[in-house]
Amino acid sequence: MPDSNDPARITDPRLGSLLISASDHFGVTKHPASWGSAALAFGPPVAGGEVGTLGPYRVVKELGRGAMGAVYLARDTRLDRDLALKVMLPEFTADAEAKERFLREAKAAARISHDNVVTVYEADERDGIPYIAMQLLQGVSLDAFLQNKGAPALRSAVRIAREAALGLAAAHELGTVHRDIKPANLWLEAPRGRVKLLDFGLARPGGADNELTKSGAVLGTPAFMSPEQALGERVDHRTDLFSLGAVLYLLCTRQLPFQGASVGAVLLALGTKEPKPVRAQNVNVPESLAELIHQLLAKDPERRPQTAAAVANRLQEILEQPAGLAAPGTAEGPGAPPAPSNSQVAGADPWTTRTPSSASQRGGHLAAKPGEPRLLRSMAVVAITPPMPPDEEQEEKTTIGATRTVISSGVLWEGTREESRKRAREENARGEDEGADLERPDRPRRRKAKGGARGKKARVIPVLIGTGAAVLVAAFVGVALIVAGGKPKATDSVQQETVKGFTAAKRGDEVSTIGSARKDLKNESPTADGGPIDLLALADPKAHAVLGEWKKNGKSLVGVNPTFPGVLQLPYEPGDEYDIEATVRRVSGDEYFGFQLVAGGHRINVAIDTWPSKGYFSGMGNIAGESLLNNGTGVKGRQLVQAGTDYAVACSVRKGKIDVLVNGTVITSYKGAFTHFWIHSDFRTPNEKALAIQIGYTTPFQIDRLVVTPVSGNGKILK
Ligand SMILES: Nc1ncnc2c1ncn2[C@@H]1O[C@H](COP(=O)(O)OP(=O)(O)OP(=O)(O)O)[C@@H](O)[C@H]1O
Repeated sequence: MPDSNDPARITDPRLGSLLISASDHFGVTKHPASWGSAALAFGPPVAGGEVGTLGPYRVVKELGRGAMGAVYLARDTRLDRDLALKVMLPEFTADAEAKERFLREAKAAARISHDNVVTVYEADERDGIPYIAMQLLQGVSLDAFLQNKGAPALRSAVRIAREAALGLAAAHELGTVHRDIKPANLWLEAPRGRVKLLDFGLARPGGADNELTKSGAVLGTPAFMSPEQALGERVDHRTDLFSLGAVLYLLCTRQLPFQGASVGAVLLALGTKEPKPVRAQNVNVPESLAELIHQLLAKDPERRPQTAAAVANRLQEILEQPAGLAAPGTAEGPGAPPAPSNSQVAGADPWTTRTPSSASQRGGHLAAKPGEPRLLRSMAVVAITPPMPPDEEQEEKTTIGATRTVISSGVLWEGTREESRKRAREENARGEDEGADLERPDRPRRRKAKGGARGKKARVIPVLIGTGAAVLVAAFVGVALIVAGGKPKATDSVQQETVKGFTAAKRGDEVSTIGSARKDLKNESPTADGGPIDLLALADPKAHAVLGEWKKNGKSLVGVNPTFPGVLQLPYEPGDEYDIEATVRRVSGDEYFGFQLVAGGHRINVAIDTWPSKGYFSGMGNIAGESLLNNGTGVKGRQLVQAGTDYAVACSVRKGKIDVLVNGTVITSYKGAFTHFWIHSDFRTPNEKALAIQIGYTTPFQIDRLVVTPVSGNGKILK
């Protein structure tokens, strides 16, 4: 029988056995003592005091360590610029799957170009060391800020969350899910504290598209993890929204939403309990904000706000509310709802609470109760100087007493309260330093490795999360179709036609086709190399699936348990000009839908996507390396692709022109050279000239019809 008080193995009958680094319990990674024993095989250093070299990089000094990697200050000798070099620790490089994932996800992150996401320059492997070269950031992580300065003002908290949501929106748009949103991965960039998201799923050993490793372990940070992630289920972008909700909850209440004296207890709370009302803990939080936080923390992803962009918009509205965010320490304006009568902090501003043990009194997760595991008992008391909000809004500065219980960052400290206080004093001194650095970027930033003082006493506790019954099923749909072909010309231009009253074809109706929708196409000289080709008849899931799970249902092609990305390469290479007609039906969900036509060899990419938050139903994908979904060339208007409904999607590819139609209406016309289209590397197929169907998201879908009609050129059926 496992000892439930033994933090090395916590078994909870409702969650099954758990395997998580308990040091990551609250978002702070520590290292097992054995780490570092396997030395990184860098080349010899260029100058004294440097660590070594890796290809063109001079590895100058270590900046910090995470679960799987060490981050170094490095100099790219080719471009003469400093950067942050994250290298995979030797302990993990033997695991080919972990290595591939490290690089694959880094490459996915590299595609994201957004103000609120750290820029990844390069991800590769040299001398057996997988590495990621990225923008060198000045500032501090939110985690470090919380430890050293305490929680920021409410306005700053909302601003931080909004910027994080904007960064997530950019990532999600490219199909990248972060999976580990927590204060340690929200960087506050000097001098103004602009948020930069770090670590886009970069450190996930094992596992493919869900959180399970080969051994069945779940990885993540329990205090900020979504229930579906904790259960090892497939996750989608909404897992990040849950985690963002947990961060926001923490910033607004100084409490973690799901608490427990052990990892198992936290996970149990995550699966079974609702977080305490935000406003019961901080009456200054406006109702609109509290409501949003609770929605983000909904256990069912369907009940959360559905997109990061929608979250960012709501946070923006909250920032703009005239009396929305009362300054900490001030009474709320007239009309503010009364504080719940059971609020233990009604009338008091928790940000200015001066009682060191106030969190404990409120039953916060840092409350030290007799009998709690020692590891978690004494991690609370930190002396703090007045914090400097990581924001330009100086009037929002919070005044905090000289001593306060820190309940935010979840640092796991072991030791007596006296030891904790001593540590707190050290942290405090350090915090003053870092806060100053945030203000003065010119000043060299002092960094500390996570394996340093803070990590010294921490232990890594293996806990197993079983693969037990799922309580939630995400339903996030997408379908994409990739088609190869096309010829370059000189100039590019995109025309858009606004589709009013776009409606789905009813089941059983004859769906519109290019022929019926476009008279001019009817008159084209038809097939230079044959009549319509039924691609579904040619499709063989066993032989043609590249990624994801596919099967035939009668004549139809079905994406079952689709993963992101899911790709099936069809045995057909189109010629120069052709028409494609498809009937597609999503099986569940009602938000996202994607249907992509891409010419691999010629890099043509035509996408039909609905992104409800952006309110467009777009016809074109990526041009000039930029997603047209972002630059307004798509068709406007909220268009949902409903489950159980047939949609007729068609595309005509002619020399210098592509038309995309849905249910007979032209969505986008593209005229140009096709030279700037590109395909996400995730979706590439072994034969880039062949047609391929791509699943953009993770919802079951069905394709009932897929026909190509060659018009000119040498299309060929592949064996
Ligand atoms: N781009 C960067 N610029 C400057 N410092 C960085 C950068 N990326 C990471 N660091 C520093 O390196 C430390 C380790 O980062 P890393 O991403 O490996 O771990 P983590 O995010 O703290 O933990 P984990 O990856 O286990 O979640 C960070 O805490 C931070 O101090």
